[in-house]
Amino acid sequence: MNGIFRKKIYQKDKTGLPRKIGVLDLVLLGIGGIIGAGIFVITGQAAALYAGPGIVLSFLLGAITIGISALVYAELASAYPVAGGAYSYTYASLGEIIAWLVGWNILLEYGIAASAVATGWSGYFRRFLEESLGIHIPKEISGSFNLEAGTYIDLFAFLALVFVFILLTIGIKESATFNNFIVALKLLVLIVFVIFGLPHINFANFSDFLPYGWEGVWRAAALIVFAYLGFDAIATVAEEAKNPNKTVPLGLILSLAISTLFYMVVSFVLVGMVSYKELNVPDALAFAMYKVNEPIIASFISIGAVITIISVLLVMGLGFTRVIFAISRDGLFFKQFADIHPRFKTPYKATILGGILLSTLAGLIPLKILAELVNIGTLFSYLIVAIAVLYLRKTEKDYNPSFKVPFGNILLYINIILLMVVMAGLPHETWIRFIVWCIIGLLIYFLYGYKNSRRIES
Ligand SMILES: NC(=[NH2+])NCCC[C@H](N)C(=O)O
Repeated sequence: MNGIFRKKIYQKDKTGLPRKIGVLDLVLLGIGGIIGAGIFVITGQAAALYAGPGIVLSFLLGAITIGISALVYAELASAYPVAGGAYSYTYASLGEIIAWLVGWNILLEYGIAASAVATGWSGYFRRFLEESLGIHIPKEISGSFNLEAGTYIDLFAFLALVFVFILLTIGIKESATFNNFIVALKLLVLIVFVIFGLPHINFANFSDFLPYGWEGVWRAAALIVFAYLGFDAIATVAEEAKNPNKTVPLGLILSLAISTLFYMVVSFVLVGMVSYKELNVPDALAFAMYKVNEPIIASFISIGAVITIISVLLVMGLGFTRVIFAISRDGLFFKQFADIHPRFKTPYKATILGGILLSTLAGLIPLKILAELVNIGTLFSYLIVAIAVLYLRKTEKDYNPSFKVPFGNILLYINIILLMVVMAGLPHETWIRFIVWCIIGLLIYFLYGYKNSRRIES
């Protein structure tokens, strides 16, 4: 039975994927996965319902919790620059069964995040088509499968994912280039928001700074933590990065740092422009601009948000395929899914599988069910990865990463405690689904992975 804790020893320079992406691509892929529905959709609601203007402090708290996780990822990425991210780090440290559980949960998380964001995106897109262009979308194709409501498929959510996965099949460089454009637009949207919002800040809006007290700040932090997740996906593409020992850690840290800066400033401007009481709307940034009589800027922000959320789909989809690839290469899942396309040089079978699964999921399942499942898988992997670093530092003599979490003896423990507190605040149903998913995963592991693992040979 102790085979379940067998470890993988990584050989350097053995890779089937071409190294095509550089540090700028990585930073922008990170930002592409981080900045999305969180800042555009959740910020306003979290301010209105939980934190008030103190939302700025919630963002700070989220930044501390998740910021340490980014450092942890950077340390492990510098030690193990291989595909698969947290899954692979765990395989090298805590052993196969834990690695499988981490990989299994990350798959669900990336899959659900991509599908949920696609459904949310589709809602915005339909509204845009109807309100701005007057194009009416038939009801049958405008919602998840629900006979009573008369909807069969959310066609735009489905198509958005099909598009993203075609791009991912064609090539990593092509995907990164597309993402670079989207992220540039995304940052422009936020900069425009700040520039046009600043003059409208009314300091009276800050007078009641913590209307719901510190507890509200904390509850809002648990909610907006979602906005920070996503940088971990770039750890999964390490085998396609040039000089990964250096570029991947840099990409992880810079993408989160830049996003954090934007979040702090944007949330400050937002609650300065309008009273938090009015912000319980799904498009708070555009709404605030309407409120201060800047309708053109408001439209620009709405359209920008719609376009730029696509990058979250792309990066989550990318992470999904690379985790399947790594797991299959290790023999824990069907080996065919590690095949690389002769011309495109992408793990195309894993990508096609991901495309079929996620577009169907997004087309047929309602957003609410999807969104409730999210966060826990990623937070779980952040937690395990922090434990893995502590373990490696204590037990492995040869463990010598080129980057180390500074003040690790304090920060790692703070990270673990904060993550557990945030996880404890997640809804009950999320926990039940998490446990059910883990049990299904363990069954698959014992019925398939345990017997087929390539580690058996070593
Ligand atoms: N692993 C995840 N849960 N990723 C979801 C990322 C969501 C992204 N931060 C956003 O605000 O849209």
